Amino acid sequence: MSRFPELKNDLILRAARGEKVERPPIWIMRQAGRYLPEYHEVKGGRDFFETCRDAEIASEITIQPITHFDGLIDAAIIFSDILVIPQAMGMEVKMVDKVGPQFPNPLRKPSDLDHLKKDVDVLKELDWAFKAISLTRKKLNGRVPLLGFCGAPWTLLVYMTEGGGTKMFRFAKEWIYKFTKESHQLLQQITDVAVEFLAQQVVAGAQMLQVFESWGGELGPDEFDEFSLPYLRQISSKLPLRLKELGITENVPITVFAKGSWYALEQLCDSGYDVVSLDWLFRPSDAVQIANGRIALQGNLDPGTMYGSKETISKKVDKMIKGFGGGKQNYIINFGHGTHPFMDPEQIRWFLQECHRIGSQ
Ligand SMILES: Cc1c2[nH]c(c1CCC(=O)O)Cc1[nH]c(c(CCC(=O)O)c1C)Cc1[nH]c(c(CCC(=O)O)c1C)Cc1[nH]c(c(C)c1CCC(=O)O)C2
Repeated sequence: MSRFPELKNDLILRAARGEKVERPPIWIMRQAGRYLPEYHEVKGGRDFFETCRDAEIASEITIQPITHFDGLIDAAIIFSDILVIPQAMGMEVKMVDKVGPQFPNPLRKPSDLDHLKKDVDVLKELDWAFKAISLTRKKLNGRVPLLGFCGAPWTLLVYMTEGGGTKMFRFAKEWIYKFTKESHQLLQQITDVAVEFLAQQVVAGAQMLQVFESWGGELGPDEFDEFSLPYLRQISSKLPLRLKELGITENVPITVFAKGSWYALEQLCDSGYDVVSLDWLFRPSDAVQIANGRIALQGNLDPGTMYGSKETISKKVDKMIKGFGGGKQNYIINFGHGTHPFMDPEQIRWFLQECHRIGSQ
């Protein structure tokens, strides 16, 4: 007997396992957040990370899009951030309004690695995240599965060395090209925390997982092979072993999203993930051909389509679903990246309705 309510909609789990489904499941990256007026109401003037750390508030925000678009979204994703791993490793991270994340003391030279915690006690450092997941899973009452997630090692190295968002990647590139050995050391430390964090999210109630390699496209193919892929592979191979140790026997699907790394699709299809999430630079039919049924694909509408007319959205949804082979197998609908704060929720509702209509045909 599970300690959680019975799941009423398992469409995304079936699609991730490669089963034939009645229509493609849908969720949207950053489906919770600033484009929803109710997000601002609940968040008020609170600090972003304070919001994540409050289980009641985080669970409410996580469920907001599920309620707002009642019955149209097939998964909830826990309201948190990829930067909680650097925090657990001992780094300070602030979320500055209209600027984004800022690290007051980024890692700028190899000796800065000494400031990181060595054996991170993930259960203790991120206990609030596990509480938020358990509470959200209960409050969801089985409406849809709850997704957990983490940042991929290379993407977190970028934030930890740059100290925030960047266009040049000056420091992150200095690390990999000049401090190569120490970069691998850092990537390994992050990987170890990521595996434990994902495993404990499952123990807490997460039913599917996603790893965000949002800065994948900043690496060329050779560097992706050296600084991203080996760590993504470690995560997918070590996670099931750790889950087994923790007494979890069911198979928990896991997705990898390597934004911009179009050249790596072939390898990503063979890297131990159940689902590969695509940005909008892919022609769906090309991706289907490369994947060749090995994994399920997720994506890949340009989020900017939401600024177009309803007719344009319908046309683009139709083309996308047909490009992915009709969507009745090996496909999960999503955007190619996250929502923007200025998007009109009514446009998103239209998008979701059209996905249901066209996906059911
Ligand atoms: C790179 C990355 C981050 N965070 C995340 C990624 C990977 C996905 C991607 O590529 O976009 C992942 C993330 N961040 C957030 C979620 C929650 C769940 C959801 O998607 O609905 C998830 C899955 C909430 C958030 N994370 C953040 C917000 C906005 C903060 C606010 O409300 O003040 C939200 C809702 C802040 C954040 N967090 C991050 C940045 C760069 C920023 C600032 C930029 C921005 O404002 O969009 C790092």
